[in-house]
Amino acid sequence: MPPFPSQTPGPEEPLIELRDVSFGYDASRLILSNLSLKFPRGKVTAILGGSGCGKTTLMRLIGGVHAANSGSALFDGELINVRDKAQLFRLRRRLGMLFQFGALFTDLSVFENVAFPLREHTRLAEPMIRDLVLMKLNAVGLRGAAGLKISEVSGGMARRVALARAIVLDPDLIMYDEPFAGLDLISMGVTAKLIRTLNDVTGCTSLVVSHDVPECMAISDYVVLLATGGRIVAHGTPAELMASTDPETRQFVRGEPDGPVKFHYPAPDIAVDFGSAA
Ligand SMILES: Nc1ncnc2c1ncn2[C@@H]1O[C@H](COP(=O)(O)OP(=O)(O)OP(=O)(O)O)[C@@H](O)[C@H]1O
Repeated sequence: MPPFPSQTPGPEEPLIELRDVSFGYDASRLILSNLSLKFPRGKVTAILGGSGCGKTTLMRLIGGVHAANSGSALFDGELINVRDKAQLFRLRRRLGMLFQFGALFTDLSVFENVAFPLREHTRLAEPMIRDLVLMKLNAVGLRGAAGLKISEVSGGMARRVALARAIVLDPDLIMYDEPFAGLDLISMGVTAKLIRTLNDVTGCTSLVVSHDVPECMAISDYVVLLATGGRIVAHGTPAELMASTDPETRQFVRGEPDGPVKFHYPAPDIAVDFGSAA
């Protein structure tokens, strides 16, 4: 398989690169095995794959939460070293993260949730914080909701508040972990469109981990399809993946219940379990 991406976007270096990365939470089981990937700058890349194949783990390695057992992860050409706290602080300042369940402070207002990273990471004066927060809330269509408590907003709105918070420090990279989970179809469409728009308007790089194939296909420049062990099943543009004749890729992008990826967990013959074997 040619190195990812199949169509090199230009002469620039990728913002994120994984080189031959292997990782396991314990010594008995590798979650990612010899994975090499490049995430092109300024693009939206979706990482798709079944439950447990290591998508969130991959994001944790990029965020410097865990160190690879072997191989290396690079952020803007710089080796991520989880033991270098000063480096991590600096890199995380360039990283916006949208967690699966928003992780908002429910007792704080919409405004204060978005202002939080500014108060933590900068010494900006209050009028500047106000302007920045309102600008980001405006970008997600929620300037008018600044004064509401998180408990007063819908799930879809909460996701947009989390998005405004993720972009408030103008990150170079935004990582989205299941941004569409639990949303109704309209909120899902709104969120997907926002991910694409924010990427294009701010020029950042976006990484979207999701189970939602159609939404990801609609907004991504590139798609990486992962299987257990972090094996790359396929990668390329959404059009390339949709046109793939590879049975495993077809099964995944079309959501077919059976194919190379079996519905049944490996089991003895059914006749044996029900005592009717000859
Ligand atoms: N903190 C942890 N300690 C030990 N094992 C873990 C930990 N986090 C995840 N795992 C295991 O690592 C594997 C990969 O998990 P991960 O969450 O990265 O997968 P995923 O592809 O994001 O799954 P999903 O789509 O269900 O969120 C799973 O088998 C999971 O049980």
